[in-house]
Amino acid sequence: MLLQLEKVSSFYGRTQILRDIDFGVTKGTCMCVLGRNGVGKTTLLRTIMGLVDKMTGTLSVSDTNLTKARTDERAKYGLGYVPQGRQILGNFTVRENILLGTFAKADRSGKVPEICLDLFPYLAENLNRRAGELSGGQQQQLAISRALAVDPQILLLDEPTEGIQPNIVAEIGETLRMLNKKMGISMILSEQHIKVARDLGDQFVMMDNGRIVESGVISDLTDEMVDRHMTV
Ligand SMILES: Nc1ncnc2c1ncn2[C@@H]1O[C@H](COP(=O)(O)OP(=O)(O)OP(=O)(O)O)[C@@H](O)[C@H]1O
Repeated sequence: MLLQLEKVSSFYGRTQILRDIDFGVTKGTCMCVLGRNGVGKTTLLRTIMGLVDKMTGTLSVSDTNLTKARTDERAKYGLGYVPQGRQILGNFTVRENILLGTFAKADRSGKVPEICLDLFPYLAENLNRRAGELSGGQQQQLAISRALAVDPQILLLDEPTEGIQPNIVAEIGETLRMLNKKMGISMILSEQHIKVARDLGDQFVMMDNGRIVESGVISDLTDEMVDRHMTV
C-alpha cells in the first residue's frame, strides 16, 4: 500500500469527527471519498495532511509511519493537497501562488515546474497576473499546479469541481485523468459529481457520520448506495 490508515479517529478540540477509519490507497490508483455534506470527507483529507487538532490510530506512506509527522514533513513524503474552496491568495500572482507549493521541498529552485506549464497553457501565459482576477476554473488549475509543485506521489483533492461551471467540470476531470492514468500520480478525490467519481475512481469509500459505511471497487458502487448516502 502506498498510503494506509488504520483505526484512525480525529478530533477538532474535544469533538470527535472521524471514527475508526481503515483504508489504503494502492500506487497509481484513484480512491474516491463520497458522502453528503458534513459527513467528514474534508476532515478525512485534513487528517491525512496533519491539519486536525488530534488524531489516533496510524497513518503510513510507503510503510513509513507518519502519524506524528508535521504537515510539511508529510509534503516531503509526497502528499500534495488541493483544499476545498481552492484557497488561492488573490493578491499574489499566478507564479507566486504556484511557488508557495515548493516551500516544503528541499530544493527551492524558484522555478515554476514544467508540468504546470505543460498542463495549463493559460497559466503559463499569465504567470504575472494577479490570481484574484482568474475565473473559478482557472483558479482550480492554479490550486492543482500549487499542489503539483511539491512533486506529489499522492494528490488529495477536496471537491475540485465544486462551484465550477458545468462545461469546465469535464475539463478538470480530463486533467485529473491525465495526472492519474498517464502520469501515475495516485489520488484521493472527494467528489459530489458522481459521474466524475465513476469516470476516474478505481476504489471508493462512502462516508456517513464520520465512519466508512460502504467501500469497494468503483464498479460495486450501486445507484441504490448513491441514493441512500448522497441524495439530500
Ligand atoms: N474546525 C472545526 N471545528 C469543529 N467542528 C468542525 C470543524 N470543521 C468541521 N467540523 C464538523 O465536522 C463534521 C464534518 O465536517 P467536514 O467538513 O469534514 O464534512 P464534509 O463531508 O467534508 O462536508 P463538506 O462537503 O460540507 O465539506 C461536521 O459536523 C462539521 O460541522
